[in-house]
Amino acid sequence: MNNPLITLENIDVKARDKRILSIPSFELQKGEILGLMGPNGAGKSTLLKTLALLEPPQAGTIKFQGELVSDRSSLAVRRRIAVALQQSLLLDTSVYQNVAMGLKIRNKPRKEIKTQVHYWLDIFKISHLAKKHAYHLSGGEAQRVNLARAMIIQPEVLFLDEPFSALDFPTKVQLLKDIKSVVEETNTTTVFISHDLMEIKYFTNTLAILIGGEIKQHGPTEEVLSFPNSASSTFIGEWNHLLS
Ligand SMILES: Nc1ncnc2c1ncn2[C@@H]1O[C@H](COP(=O)(O)OP(=O)(O)OP(=O)(O)O)[C@@H](O)[C@H]1O
Repeated sequence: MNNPLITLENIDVKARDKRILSIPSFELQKGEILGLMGPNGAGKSTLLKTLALLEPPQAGTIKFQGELVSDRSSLAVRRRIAVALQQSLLLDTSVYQNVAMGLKIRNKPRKEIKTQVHYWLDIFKISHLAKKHAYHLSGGEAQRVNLARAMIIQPEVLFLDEPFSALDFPTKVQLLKDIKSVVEETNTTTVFISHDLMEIKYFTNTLAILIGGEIKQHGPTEEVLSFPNSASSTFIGEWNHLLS
């Protein structure tokens, strides 16, 4: 079903006159769990920042639920978006306060904040860490706090830029299982950058291959991995060869 949440048209991003992203047209559908893969420097983080309205492109238009995003509407739309990065940029305070922050700045009532914080701490299995200082957490714990902070605002779309890449394998697997069930149960549209084929296969239902700032292929994850087109096979083909 065609139900685009974010639409890009004729997007160009340049840095110091070098073109780093060129997207003639792209649609992120509501409910899509999109993986972004591609070589280092392909423009994945730049595409994520463009979709998340963190960096305006030099050219092109972005629509959110069919409405053109302007300078004026951008802040309101950004409030409906959550971003979690590899480095979990937590605030210099307790886990509780970190998770509460998104609702505080949205002026939610204190009682609602308390209920919601406890709910999301429980979902991400970190209730026992509520009073702990955020700077005294392990990498896996910090990433759970990061995800609870992101999900508490009930984002329309969740952006994840390699959130698990620094975690050990069992921690990563557990966290992937938890975030997958949260995202599926809440039907949250998600964009997920990863270099890990296992993570992509397990978590995403669609996959876009980005090479040299261009989307070379975008479709159901299994289809893209099994039948890469000639452009994306330069990247995917290596994986398939390795795993065959
Ligand atoms: N602010 C900037 N100034 C100059 N060049 C930039 C800037 N931001 C990104 N680039 C360049 O744009 C290209 C794309 O970068 P980007 O971080 O989006 O790639 P990526 O696919 O996410 O890479 P990686 O897999 O290594 O994280 C790279 O060549 C990078 O050096």
